[in-house]
Amino acid sequence: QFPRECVTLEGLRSGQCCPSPFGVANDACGSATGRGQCISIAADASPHGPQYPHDGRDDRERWPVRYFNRTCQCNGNFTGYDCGRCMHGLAGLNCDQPVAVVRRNVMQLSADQKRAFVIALDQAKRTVHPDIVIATRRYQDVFGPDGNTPQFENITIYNYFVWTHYYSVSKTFLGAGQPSFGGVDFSHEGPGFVTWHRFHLLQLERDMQDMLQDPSFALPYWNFAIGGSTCDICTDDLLGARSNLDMNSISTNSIFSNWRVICESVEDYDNLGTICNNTETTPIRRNPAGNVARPMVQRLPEPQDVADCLQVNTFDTPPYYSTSSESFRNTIEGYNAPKGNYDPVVRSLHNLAHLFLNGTGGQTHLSPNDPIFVLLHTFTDAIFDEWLRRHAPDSAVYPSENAPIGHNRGYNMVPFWPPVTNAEMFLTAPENLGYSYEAEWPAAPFTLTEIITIAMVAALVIVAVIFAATTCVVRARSYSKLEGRQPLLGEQYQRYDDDKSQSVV
Ligand SMILES: O=C(O)c1cc2cc(O)c(O)cc2[nH]1
Repeated sequence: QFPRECVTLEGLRSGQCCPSPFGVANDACGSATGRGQCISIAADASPHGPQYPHDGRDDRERWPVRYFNRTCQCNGNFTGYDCGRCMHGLAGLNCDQPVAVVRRNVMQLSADQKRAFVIALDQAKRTVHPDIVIATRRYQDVFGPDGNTPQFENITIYNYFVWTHYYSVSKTFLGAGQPSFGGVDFSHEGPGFVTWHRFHLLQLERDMQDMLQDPSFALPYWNFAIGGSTCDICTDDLLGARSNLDMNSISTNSIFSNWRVICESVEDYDNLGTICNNTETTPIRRNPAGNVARPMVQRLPEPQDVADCLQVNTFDTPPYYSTSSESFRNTIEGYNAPKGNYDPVVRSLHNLAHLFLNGTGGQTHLSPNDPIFVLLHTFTDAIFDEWLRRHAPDSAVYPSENAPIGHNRGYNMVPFWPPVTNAEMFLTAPENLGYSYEAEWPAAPFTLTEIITIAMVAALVIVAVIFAATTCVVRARSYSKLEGRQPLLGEQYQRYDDDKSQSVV
């Protein structure tokens, strides 16, 4: 959540996090070389929806100002917490060399590419994040028992990906002995679902690019809309087959059988007001299509579900929540039926894919511990990107107020650093965010305007054809009449000739 350089006593007390990319004095955000400058953070002050009634009690409100109120603003193609790196899809000393970052269907990768991806994920699980550390206490305790010991910890790159998701969905602690408040979620059940998860993936992709020293590294996707009850990516060359010994475990032939989850002790966090840390506990649990108590989640979404949800025109609808009907966001998230109608018993698309996994990947506070999460969400993001391409929405269709807390357009997404708003992720990826998808989508049906235009052109063509045909028939008839009279004329000419010959004589 915060750069290691910033969580010193001095950094925390100053509220400023503006390091130099070159570690030199008087160079906040690389200002000496024009990379960026240190500015005040604008935190969203618009009203949030009624779901959260505990204003003032949660560190995540008006993120990130409880911790820091000054950050780097980078110029041109520079980005990062100190303006020391290039925007996605760019490389080079001046960040002016384009690099293609293409997310592909994981099933269509070569055997070598699959192996490289699995090894890269495993490396990310074991590599300490080079820049970022996590708070292990809420802000009121973050200076430690003596008031001088900041409570932050190292975390690995992949575990940081898991931790950010956990932190965004965790309950609001209201005090010892009081039940924590669970009606809050900074990354689900609101318009920010698509933008938050988009940035979440971008951050992992960037961290892995840096780890691999390969700016073209791209996360692949899992097309989960294949219907049926088979997890096609659950094989040992990809995300791990089912164990022969335990229905709920991953085969020991898969590297992922060695992975241990973090953030499992939710009761402790909620009752004691602690925060998940990098401590790994039990193996990943997964039993695809195995939830016998809920037959509706034993099948994956159908291909037609994707086609249907892409046709839902409105991005989101009041109350911008998991009860919103005719909302593209609530449909791709999976609280609506694929055609967009809200039904409380329905689970479709993204939610259905999670629940299908039936284990670690089906519980919001734990789900990214199962690496299938990455591929499930890249596909969800690919659908979001296709929707943006087809509908070309104005930024104003994203609600600026009254969305659930964390989900307004101008809100800085929790707990990312440097601050990034939902609005910044509400743009087509290839043109604005430096990556693209290699994917085929069902053809877009015609819009009403297109249907009217086509009908008018077709009507004009039919009229023209009828006119031409009628003209031809009329002309043909008059020719045939003329032809019918030919002998008479012939006779006339004959007679005239005859007359002439007679007169000469
Ligand atoms: O019950 C649901 O609809 C559900 C479960 C689940 C797990 C998860 O990690 C998500 O991100 C969403 C989600 N929805």
